Amino acid sequence: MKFSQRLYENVLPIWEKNHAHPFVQGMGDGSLNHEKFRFYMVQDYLYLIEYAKVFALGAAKSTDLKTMGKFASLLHSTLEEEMSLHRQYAKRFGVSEEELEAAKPSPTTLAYTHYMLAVSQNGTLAELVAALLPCMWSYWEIGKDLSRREGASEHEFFGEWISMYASKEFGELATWCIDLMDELAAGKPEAELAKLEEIFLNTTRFEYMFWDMAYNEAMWPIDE
Ligand SMILES: Cc1ncc(C[n+]2csc(CCO)c2C)c(N)n1
Repeated sequence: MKFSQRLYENVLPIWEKNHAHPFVQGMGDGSLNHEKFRFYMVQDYLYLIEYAKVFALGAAKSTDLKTMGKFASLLHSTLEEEMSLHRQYAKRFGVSEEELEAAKPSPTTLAYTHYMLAVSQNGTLAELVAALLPCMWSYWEIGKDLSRREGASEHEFFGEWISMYASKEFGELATWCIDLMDELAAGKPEAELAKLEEIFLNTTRFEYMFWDMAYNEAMWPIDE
């Protein structure tokens, strides 16, 4: 069995919860409250800035030029393409550039990004990939699932989001990352595989928490 299959089976119950989450369901049927989506976009914008740093660390930790080049191009496309979709969405949802630039991370955004960056800075390339893979893989699964719904990809607000993550290009990116995980895990002893599995499980849990945080618009429980 491929290592990625083992990872997949281990987190399937959480991924099923992602798909059933009212935030994700609301994007699929178009009923999602716009304030909640606005909150998500702003937090996701902050998330992507930190995520891009994981790609930069991936480039630094790569041992061959092809992998290094791929991480470098992902760093670029996250900053230019994915974040540009967020900037456009922000504008449509009435978030000014000033508001976007001044936004502060929620506790969940902070915990998730700091965990990913700590693993990426302190760990091996395999550990870094285990930390970033749930982000790509779970979004691809959600994108594909929602795009099968009648009219969801054409929806005036959520259609572009769904189309981007269900796209062939995005699928190729997720597949590249899954294959890289399998290559890096090949021949590793069980103790190391168990560690990779735990990292993958943790960022999978954070992905679920991110949907929940957005749905509840959860900032710090104290104002000061
Ligand atoms: C919380 C959260 N998790 C995953 C993604 C998806 N995502 C972020 S970076 C990246 C790689 C390609 O740029 C992908 C797929 C997101 N946007 N927000």
